[in-house]
Amino acid sequence: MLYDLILIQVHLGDLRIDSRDPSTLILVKSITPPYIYSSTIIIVEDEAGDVARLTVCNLEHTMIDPLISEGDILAIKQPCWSRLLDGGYHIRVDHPSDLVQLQPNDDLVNEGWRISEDMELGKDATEWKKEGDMMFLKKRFRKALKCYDHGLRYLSTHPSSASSIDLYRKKCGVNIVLLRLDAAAEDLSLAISLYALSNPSLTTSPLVNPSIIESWLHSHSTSDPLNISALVSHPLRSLAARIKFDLGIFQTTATYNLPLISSYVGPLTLHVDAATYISDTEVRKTALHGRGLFAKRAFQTGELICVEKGFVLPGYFINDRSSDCLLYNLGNGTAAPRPGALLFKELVQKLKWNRSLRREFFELDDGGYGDEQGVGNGEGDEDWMVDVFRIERIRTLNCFSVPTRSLDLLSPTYNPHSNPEMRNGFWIHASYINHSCLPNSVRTFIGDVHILRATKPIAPGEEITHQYISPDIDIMERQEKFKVTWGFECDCRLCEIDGGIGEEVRRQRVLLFEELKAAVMKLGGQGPLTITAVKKIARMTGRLEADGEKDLYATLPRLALVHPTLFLTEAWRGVKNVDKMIESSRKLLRNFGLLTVVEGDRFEVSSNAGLVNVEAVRALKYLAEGYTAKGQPTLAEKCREIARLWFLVITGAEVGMEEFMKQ
Ligand SMILES: C[S@@+](CC[C@H](N)C(=O)[O-])C[C@H]1O[C@@H](n2cnc3c(N)ncnc32)[C@H](O)[C@@H]1O
Repeated sequence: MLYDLILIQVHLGDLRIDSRDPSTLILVKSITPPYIYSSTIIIVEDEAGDVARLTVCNLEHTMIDPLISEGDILAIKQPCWSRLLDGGYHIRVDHPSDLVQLQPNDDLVNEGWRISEDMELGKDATEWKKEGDMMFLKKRFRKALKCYDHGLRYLSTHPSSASSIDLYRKKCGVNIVLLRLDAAAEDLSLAISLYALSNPSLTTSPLVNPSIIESWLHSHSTSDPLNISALVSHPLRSLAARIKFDLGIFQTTATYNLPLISSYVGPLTLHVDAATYISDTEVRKTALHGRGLFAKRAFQTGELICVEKGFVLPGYFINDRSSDCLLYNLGNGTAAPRPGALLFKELVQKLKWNRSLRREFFELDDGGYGDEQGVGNGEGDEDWMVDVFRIERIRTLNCFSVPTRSLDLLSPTYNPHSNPEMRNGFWIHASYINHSCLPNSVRTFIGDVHILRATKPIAPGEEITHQYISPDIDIMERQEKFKVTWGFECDCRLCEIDGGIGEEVRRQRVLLFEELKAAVMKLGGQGPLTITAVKKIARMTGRLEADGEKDLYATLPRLALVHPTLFLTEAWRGVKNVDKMIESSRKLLRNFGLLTVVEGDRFEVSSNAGLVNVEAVRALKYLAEGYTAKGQPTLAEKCREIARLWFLVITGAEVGMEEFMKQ
């Protein structure tokens, strides 16, 4: 914190170009209203009367609710001149932790700038509250906070418990809106303790002690040892529940009413009051992939491994132009529209205002940035510097691209290329999960709740993996994607086998696959399928199946065959050839590494490479249809049973399964 450091105060005339001295500080006063775009630009003067242009980046401001206003007194750490593209110079603040807004009566502020505050205009607490409420309604949240503060200051000389409780409650509400949860917890603790002190039956209760309440609000526990739910007024206990959910409540069981949660969620209601369940998983070091997530107990296929409420999930859509946001490149001074920019901005805001949340965030993988920059790790929660470049590195390596509900991705009208309803969001515990092309879990989302289920049985102590992206057919292409986005090369069993295949075989595979794809696409534009056309595709697929290296893939997925077999399965279904549809559905499962055995009335998955997905559920649905048509209801029911379990895995909750099975 600025105040804790011994810094030398300098003036505008002392600053150097592009060279920062970490031991310096400058005090300036803004002398114009701010101009707000992606950043805030404002003209400031120092105590000597020299003026400069100040650009403050990475702040949570809006045009109607600016963070800096005319007349504000600002302390800026390690200031320097930066060149502008037009040839001029400005002082640019990148890290929010380098900027502190001072109160006019702060010790650091010189006599000349110590202005008499609005307080002296003669308003009382009721009037300040009224003005604060008006500002709140106009969404000028920061101004509302100031008004409530003035009201509280008035009350320090004109005490009234009822008015103080009310103003702390109001401040708490505004701080929640501004994501300042630590401050909200402090306000609420003061409100509750004043409430207890003014209530004769509570004066001996621990509720009179604000620090006990504050530590409970930060405790993440589901218990209520202070009996707040029974002893405190409704408005105060609702705020307590709000803060606890926003700071994160952890439960130790996997009990959730997911259909109910799912029913709440929609594009405008993403944030769900759900507790987090992570107690049966733990973060540990892996042999080769940094840290990873490990099972603390056994999980069966379909079981919940962990459930986590989002750290940050802004409401915008990735492909929605009206949600565009610019991300500045400080290296070359350019700005470009970036879908992750709003997530970045909210992360900065949350970390700037909530010291209690910094440690868990900054401990995440930053791709070596901390070590390279020598910024290291903080000792306590207090010490983590809000370094925006580090936040951005952590964001790119750990964020998720998410639908409103994973179920929505199965809608017949969903188009991955045109559907804009995907967002970037951030989940901390889930960020420790490493990638495998042969994963043992699938992640899904219902609003801001991340749900991880097992795709196959997991033993205690086993590492939990999921697919960051579904693997490309060609090993070179998929390794390239892992390298570019996350900086690693996958060494799973599939990549090992694919990587060992000779260049020529790989080339032939891709050629054949492309040829098949072109033939299938051509057929798509030619009206109803004929049996001759389907047979032609089946012959071409047969050539790909006969790949000389196929034995190596005994229980592994054969990704190049997935799309052709999916086409054939649906084509045989289209021409009502039940036997061929059954054969092709089983082949489709096999090509995902999901081997099945059928003996009499027995249908079993005999080997599971972990690649449970929507096409696999569809294959089971077709099998159920086929066995029903052939008068084999036991086999059909078994297929439906597995389909239901896998549907749960790929959507998170059982909602929508009956409709899907009917499609
Ligand atoms: C979301 S983090 C996963 C947790 C990370 N291992 C850690 O120590 O914090 C993503 C990073 O983990 C590593 N990683 C994930 N999957 C991997 C894999 N299959 N092989 C090697 N490294 C992997 C990469 O460094 C990647 O950038």
